[in-house]
Amino acid sequence: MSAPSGGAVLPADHGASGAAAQGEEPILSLRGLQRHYTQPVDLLERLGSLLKGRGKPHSVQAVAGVDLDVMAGEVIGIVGESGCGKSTLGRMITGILPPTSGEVVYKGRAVGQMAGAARRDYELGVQMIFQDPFSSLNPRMRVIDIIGEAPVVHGMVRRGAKEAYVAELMRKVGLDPAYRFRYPHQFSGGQRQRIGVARALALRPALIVCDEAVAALDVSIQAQVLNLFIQLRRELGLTYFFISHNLGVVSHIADRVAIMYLGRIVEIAGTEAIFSRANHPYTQALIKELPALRTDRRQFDPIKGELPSPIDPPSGCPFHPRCPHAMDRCVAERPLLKPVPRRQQEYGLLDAGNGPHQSACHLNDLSPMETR
Ligand SMILES: Nc1ncnc2c1ncn2[C@@H]1O[C@H](COP(=O)(O)OP(=O)(O)OP(=O)(O)O)[C@@H](O)[C@H]1O
Repeated sequence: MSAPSGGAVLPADHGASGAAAQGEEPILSLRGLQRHYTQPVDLLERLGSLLKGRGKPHSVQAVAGVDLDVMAGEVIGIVGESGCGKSTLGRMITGILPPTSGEVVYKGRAVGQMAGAARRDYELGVQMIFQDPFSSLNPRMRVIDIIGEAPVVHGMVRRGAKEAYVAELMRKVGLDPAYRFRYPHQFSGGQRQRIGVARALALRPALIVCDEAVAALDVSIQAQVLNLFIQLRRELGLTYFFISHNLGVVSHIADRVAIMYLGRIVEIAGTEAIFSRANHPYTQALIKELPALRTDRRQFDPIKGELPSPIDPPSGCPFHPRCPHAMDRCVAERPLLKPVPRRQQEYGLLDAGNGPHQSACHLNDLSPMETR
């Protein structure tokens, strides 16, 4: 795994929540979630298509149908190549972006139908931490206001108690409260990301969407910030929706991993199962690409080709043009996300407690004699 070097990362507390096993209600459910963007055609295309009578705007299927339950206290990792729809999914969860269709359900209630106290509980309860700790912080605001103003405005903290509240949060995320009157540019990248974490925590969230939250940091700082996330999860019982293109980073923190490809989840399982028994050829290729697992550099076998355009996705299985095992059926029919056959879970029901191991691959329908 591509463990961020330069600092030991605490081991992931895989399955620590155990919530899935206890049969509790999910804190978050995504139901058939889709988001399409309309992209205007450019001038050249429009001129060319005038002759052909076409020229309609492109529809980009950024998220093409995601169903997922996230249990309270769970860390779910969302992994996939750039452009597969991870950020769009994260932004729909936080309500920044409305879905084209489908529903985000928070604590059992559909977000689209929420009003009053329920809406407020959702808006405060689901926070986001962004990739770029510099551009996500207002450069003209002091840290005390970046962290402390929103809780005052929302009536969670009295104005007179703001300074002490901010100081406590700064300590919690490993920042010296003496720096509370400084501006973001006076901090390093890792410190700025800690300010972003404190700002999110200030609203006492239950769920935090971390969108590439360590990707912009130096590798050694990545490890420190990952450790902070792990520690805060233990202390506060937080639920994380942890988005990253880096399976190695996710392995350190996630209880479960969902692999996304062209707007859909193609495999989901407990983190240990993803690494030891990856089922989908795309997941297998992602794992092979992890630097720490490549003992012999000559064996490096990058995934062939590029992510196809979500404007015109391939027929059938969206991974078929790049898949070394593609069959005729893969070109014609999109495989559904289904439980991985028991014969492939060789060691019995190892995934109990982390939800079932599911994969969207036609190879799973082949008889044992026919399998790859
Ligand atoms: N506002 C937008 N208008 C049109 N297309 C968009 C818009 N935002 C995203 N897209 C497209 O939607 C698809 C999914 O983008 P998204 O940013 O969600 O993917 P991602 O996996 O998070 O990628 P990255 O890690 O590069 O951000 C991409 O093809 C992207 O070009």
